[in-house]
Amino acid sequence: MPAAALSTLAIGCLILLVRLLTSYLRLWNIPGPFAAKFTDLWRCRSQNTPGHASRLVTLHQKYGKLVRLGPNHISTSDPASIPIVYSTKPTWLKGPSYYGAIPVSNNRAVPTIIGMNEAQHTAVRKSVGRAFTTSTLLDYEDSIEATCKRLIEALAGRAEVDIGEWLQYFAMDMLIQIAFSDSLGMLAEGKDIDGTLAAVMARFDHWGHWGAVPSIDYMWNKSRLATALRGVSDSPLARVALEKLEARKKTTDKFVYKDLCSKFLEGQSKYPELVRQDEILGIIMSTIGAGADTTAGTLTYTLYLLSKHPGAKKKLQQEIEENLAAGKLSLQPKWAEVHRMPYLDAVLKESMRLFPVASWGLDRVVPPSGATIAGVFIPGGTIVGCQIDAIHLDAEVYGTDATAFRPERWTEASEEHRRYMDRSFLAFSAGKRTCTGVHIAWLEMKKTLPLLMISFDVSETRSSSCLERLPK
Ligand code: HEM
Repeated sequence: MPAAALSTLAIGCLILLVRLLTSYLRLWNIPGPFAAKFTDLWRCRSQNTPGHASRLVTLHQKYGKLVRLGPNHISTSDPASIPIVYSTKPTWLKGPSYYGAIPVSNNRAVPTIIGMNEAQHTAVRKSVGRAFTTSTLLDYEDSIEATCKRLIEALAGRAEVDIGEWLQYFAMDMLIQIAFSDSLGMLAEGKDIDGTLAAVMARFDHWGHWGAVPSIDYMWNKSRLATALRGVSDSPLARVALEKLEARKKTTDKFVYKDLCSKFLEGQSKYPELVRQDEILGIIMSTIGAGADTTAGTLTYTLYLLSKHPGAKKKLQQEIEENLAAGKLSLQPKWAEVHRMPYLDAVLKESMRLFPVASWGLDRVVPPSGATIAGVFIPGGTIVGCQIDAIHLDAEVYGTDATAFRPERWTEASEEHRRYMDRSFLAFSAGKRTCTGVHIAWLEMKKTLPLLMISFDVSETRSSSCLERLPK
């Protein structure tokens, strides 16, 4: 080999070595898997191998409250770090892993709420945020009840069903109903329509698979070259949403409907300088995408846990029956009746504590001045995520039996301790970018779970293995 080539190779190796060393030294004091100190590929591989969430819990058990998951990436299991990482003064920016949540449609990135930067997000909140407040919540009650009725009709007379699948159809129909006062017809057909549900679920999977390596995600999946070569087409959800949105825009009473579309269009017309007309589609799509799978998954886990814990199921049944007998609960439960049922609340919270749907870390970027997390100074620019599963199993917060499904921990705790548990509860995230649809999610779940218990005998007919997700 000529000397020039040899020296180029040597210089290349030296640069690589220096880069690896500086990257290692930056967070040298944070323990973690050896490979993760040098490359994000360790995290990528873990996220693509079953058991990622419980693997992270085990790492926290081994290394402590801070674990290094990448050259510039840290996971914390310290509940005290929640108000720091999801601080609102200043708001810590979302980490690069959110790029995985941005879909590409018609060769361009769709402006989803979850992937927006802070300035865009503030504008969207100001113009369309009213659609998600507690004061407008009851506007969606009719939509939810109409979909609940279709669910009960669809399940009636069936001895055994795959409830996880039906709840996916239910949640998707419900979101379309809440968004457009119209149904997609999945419950009526008993199947996914035009691959809409599959596409929404594939987006979540994509985020999980590629979140650790956003640059590779861009080059491989989302760059102009990649989309041109692969011929990425418009998403089925975009087609449905666009069709319904355009139809609504043409009506004279477009602001009158009690749905998200009406409220979004009204907000946009009030603040046209903040949100453009064409951004409304992305906002609607991301709301439907963020709200369907999450609600369906949580309800499914809850039914699963109840069927595995007959004591808790009986207690919930008792609460429902007592309220029915006292005339405090209707056969089609109303929000005013269910939102103060303590055991129902505890069952759903306990289920989300053990099975939080977004368990791959909600990353934020440490501001330039740096921050102290779990007693250690972390330099500015580091990516930090609170590890939800590990925090939800913290013995100091949730007790030494934290791995057990015990809804009573929420009802028996002192007021002060319950607040501590609430502050450490991250199923909906925290801070400014907390789940936008949190109130709608509670409304849906608290109306649906008692309705299912009233209408059917819910029990497991085949053994399943969700509980294997929990660490020993
Ligand atoms: C049990 C049900 C649900 C759970 C557990 C859940 C959880 C979450 C989580 C963890 C996030 C990420 C927050 C972050 O990035 O820090 C999120 C974001 C979001 N969720 Fe939910 N969600 C649920 C239901 C819903 C529903 C029903 C809707 C809509 C009606 C919705 C709309 C959204 C939106 C728009 C975002 C993006 C927020 C932002 O980036 O500012 N979610 N949700």
